[in-house]
Amino acid sequence: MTVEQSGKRRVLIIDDEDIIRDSVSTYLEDSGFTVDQAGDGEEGLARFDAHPPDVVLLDLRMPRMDGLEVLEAIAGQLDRVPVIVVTGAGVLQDAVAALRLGAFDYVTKPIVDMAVLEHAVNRALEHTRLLEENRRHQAHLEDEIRSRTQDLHARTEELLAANAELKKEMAIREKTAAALKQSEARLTEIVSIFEGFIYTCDAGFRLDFVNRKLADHVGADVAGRICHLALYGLAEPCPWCRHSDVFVGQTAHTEFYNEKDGRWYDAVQAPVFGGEGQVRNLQAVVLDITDRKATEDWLRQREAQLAEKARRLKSNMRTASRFGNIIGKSRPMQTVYENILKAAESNAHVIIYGESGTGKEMVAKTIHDLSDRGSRDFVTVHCGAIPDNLIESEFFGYRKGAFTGADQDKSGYLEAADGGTLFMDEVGELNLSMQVKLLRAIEGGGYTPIGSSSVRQADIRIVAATHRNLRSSVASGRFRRDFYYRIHVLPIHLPPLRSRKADIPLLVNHFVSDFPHGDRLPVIPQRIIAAMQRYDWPGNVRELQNTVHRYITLGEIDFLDLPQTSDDNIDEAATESARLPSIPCNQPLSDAISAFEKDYIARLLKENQWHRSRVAELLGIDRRTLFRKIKTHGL
Ligand SMILES: Nc1ncnc2c1ncn2[C@@H]1O[C@H](COP(=O)(O)OP(=O)(O)OP(=O)(O)O)[C@@H](O)[C@H]1O
Repeated sequence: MTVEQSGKRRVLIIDDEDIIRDSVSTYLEDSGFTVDQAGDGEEGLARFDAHPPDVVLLDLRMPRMDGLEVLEAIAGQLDRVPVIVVTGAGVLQDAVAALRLGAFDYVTKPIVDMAVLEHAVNRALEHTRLLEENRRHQAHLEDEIRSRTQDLHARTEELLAANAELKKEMAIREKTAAALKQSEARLTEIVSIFEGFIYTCDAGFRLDFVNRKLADHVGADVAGRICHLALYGLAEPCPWCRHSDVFVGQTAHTEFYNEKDGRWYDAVQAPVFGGEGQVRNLQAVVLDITDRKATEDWLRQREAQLAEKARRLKSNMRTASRFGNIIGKSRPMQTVYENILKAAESNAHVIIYGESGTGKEMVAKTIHDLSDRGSRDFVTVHCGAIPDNLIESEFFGYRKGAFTGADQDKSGYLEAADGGTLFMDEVGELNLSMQVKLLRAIEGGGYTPIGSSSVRQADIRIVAATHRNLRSSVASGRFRRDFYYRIHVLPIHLPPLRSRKADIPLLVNHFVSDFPHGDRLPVIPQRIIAAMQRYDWPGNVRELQNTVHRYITLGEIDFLDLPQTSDDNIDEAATESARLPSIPCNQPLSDAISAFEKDYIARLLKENQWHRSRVAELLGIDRRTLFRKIKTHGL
């Protein structure tokens, strides 16, 4: 069993005299101590380190290393291991030096009474115990103080933070209270000057609040009374009231007529929620809309009158023999007029079918003029005359630098026709890829000018025209089905002139009077008109118009079956010029060439029954170029 385990106190005796060591040892062991011995200072230090004692008995005078040197060596541990020096009675100054170095006590040799020594040892041990206890208490106290100080700091910080929070909250509350007061004041002011009625009532229809205007209107303070009775003089809830909807949390909007005062009202009834989300009250804001109703009625009537007037005006354009500038009284033309009126009243896309020269562009322009878009632009595109490589830039426009030669921005047909009408003549000639792009543009997908990265929108109405049977073009894959259905909303068919020959005299008169003339209106002999009615007019009205103008200016006509009579003002020269184009000899070469070209193309068209592909082939030019020339020369 070790000393620590036995609980015995260990005493280290350092003395060079064996006899003293042994006698003290024996005594102390008998008194219950464990004793260690060392014969000099050096051995003493070694044993001190090997078996740390509880108390040291130290002789001062020893060989090699004396007691004072030992004291100096263990000076740092003297508060835990007390040292009692044993010294001769004659050298008390040694004892004083030892006490200065930190020895706890001293006893003098010879040790006469071992009990004195034991007493000194016990006192030293007690002193160390007390010191130790003191140290422990102090450490405990310091710990306690440290932890309480920390607590205190934490609490103080918490308090400071809470205080700051409280201050903030108080500031917000003060601000909110001020704002609330202000908005309450404003609300009260609004409610007091509000021109409508405001009231609230509970689930049992009992009025809780009525504004001044309403109290004035009913002539009494009706708060606390049943609303339908007090406000509308009804025994049952008002038929328009949405009380039950409001009390399940819904807001209701109603217009109603109040028989009691003969006025129209607009009411908004909404729930007022209580603290727990339940509907506490119904609040109603009721506005007198009698004047507004009257204005609406007046506007409706006015609109109907205006629409009627517009209808009449449009129909007035139509007489038995014409519709605006469109001449014709035949049955097929009457149908055309009906369709023009329908198309003008709608915003749907239109397709006009008819042979060349039947008046498709005229009809398109008339539809545009009579439609709501009439004040905006009517943009004509001759689809057959635009080369494929230019078609996209013509329709969509381009940005400066988009390609060589694009030295400035240019808008396309779509931009020009935005808000107006895009007349697509010869739509059957449009290539498939352009059909896709146009379809996207008119269906709201927009279009992108060449060289631009932004998509543009255009509000466009398409009025298309064609001499082709588009349905067969769809069947043969030359025309897209989706694009066809998009534009084939309102189809209008223009009859060829040969199927309405009764209109020829009217048309001839129209073209004669329309042609610049002096005081005397040229007269076309009856036999010529009769001959004209026998002819088939493959170039339709355009051909007739050209023929009439040619007759008036040149006195020539090229119907082979025309009998010659005396009322005829065709002269010999004119007969000659029927074979050769009559070109005045006082003009520049370019004009003369242009006149020749016009005449030559007109003749070929006539001879080939206006079959333009055949004429283009005969002329050795492509169809697009021929289309362009026909347009340029107004053929
Ligand atoms: N019913 C008509 N009344 C008066 N003039 C007409 C009539 N129909 C056509 N015209 C005249 O005939 C000419 C050709 O008309 P328009 O250009 O409208 O025909 P189109 O069918 O569009 O021809 P194209 O298919 O070759 O483009 C125009 O000068 C036009 O004024």
